[in-house]
Amino acid sequence: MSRGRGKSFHHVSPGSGWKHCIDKTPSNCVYRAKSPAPDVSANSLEAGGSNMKQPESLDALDSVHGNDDLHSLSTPDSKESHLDVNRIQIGETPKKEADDAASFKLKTDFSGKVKVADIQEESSLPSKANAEDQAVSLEKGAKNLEGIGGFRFDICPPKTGTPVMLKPSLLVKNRQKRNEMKLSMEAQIGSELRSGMVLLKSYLSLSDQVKIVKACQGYGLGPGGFYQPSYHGGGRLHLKMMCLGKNWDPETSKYEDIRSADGAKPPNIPTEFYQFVSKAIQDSQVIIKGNSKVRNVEAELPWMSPNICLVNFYSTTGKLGLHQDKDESRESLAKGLPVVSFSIGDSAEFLYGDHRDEDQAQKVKLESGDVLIFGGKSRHIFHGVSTIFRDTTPKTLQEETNILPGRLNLTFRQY
Ligand SMILES: O=C(O)CCC(=O)C(=O)O
Ligand SMILES: [Fe+2]
Repeated sequence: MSRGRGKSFHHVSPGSGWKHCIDKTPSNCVYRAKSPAPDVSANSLEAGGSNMKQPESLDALDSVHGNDDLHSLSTPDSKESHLDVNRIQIGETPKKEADDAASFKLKTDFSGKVKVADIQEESSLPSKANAEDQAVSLEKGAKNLEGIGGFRFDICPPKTGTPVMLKPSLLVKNRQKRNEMKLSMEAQIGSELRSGMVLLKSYLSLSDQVKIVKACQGYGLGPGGFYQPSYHGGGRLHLKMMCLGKNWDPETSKYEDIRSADGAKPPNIPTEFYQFVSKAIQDSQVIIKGNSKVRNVEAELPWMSPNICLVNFYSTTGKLGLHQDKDESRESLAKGLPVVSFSIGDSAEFLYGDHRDEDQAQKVKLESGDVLIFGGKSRHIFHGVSTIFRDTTPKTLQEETNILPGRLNLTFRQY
């Protein structure tokens, strides 16, 4: 089976004329949360950003956060508590999950990382421009250090140089932050785009986005980290990739426990990521149930417990051709177990439809913090990313992580 992500990526070009645009929020199902998602993950992934040790850290994670932890999140009890349609509120976390989150420590140490400076020149440009330059030099670096051995890709390079641009005043910065907070509180809206496909706008809080970025930075620099993937036949994907849980090999379109290219074991999916995913599925099920007269919400959007996460980083010129995600197990596909996708950083134009045809595809803008879920009847949709919109990363996220221009995307699946 082939995911076929390479087959059409040349066809997907920014600006090509789509016939059906749904850039606006669809009105067939709109749901507003009563309150923003609480920050359930304090002291956990954050700790990963500041206190990492490799490689013990990843080993420690393996032993501490094995499957048992994960199963505990999908027990009927915890699942039931989320499925209570009377409690229509996005963002509540069962006590057990909150306890799990509190006990979780990502013991990884960034200090051992290979510095991007190894493959780039120092620059005294402002940090933003610096990051743009770096994205280019990393592309060049990829040519020299191509493949897996020796290639390191830092999505949040250290800030270098003295900014020459005037920094915004504290007043302006605070206003920006307030607006972002207001936006993320107001914009928590869930929409059912089609049967089995739900878009949760601004679902991940900015602080959770920061934690996810920092965790991905750490994993990305460690064993099994980001690399430049190619398809069978040599075409390169227009993005950097790494996998958590299991490795997906674009050359064979198969999953493997060890990345065959370099023998690296993909890092485990951190417990907090599971919590975000399970909450997103539960909230989506509530939306579906509340919106239509669906009796069996499980049939429309089944539950799943992910053991795979593909992490993509798109530069501002990155894209991904229309494809289906169909390399998961036959059982998983037959049941329509959903793919859960997190978008962080610059916004993207996401295409989807029933055919591998961009002219017929619908499009939706995915912004930082959005979560998109497609399962059930939508599990086999063709989908892809046509455009990354520059300079759309939330300011606070950029300031707190120094994430490169571009977009981080995590897709969770159950094999
Ligand atoms: O970046 C996205 O939004 C989609 C990624 C995707 O489709 C994939 O990794 O299979
Ligand atoms: Fe996909």
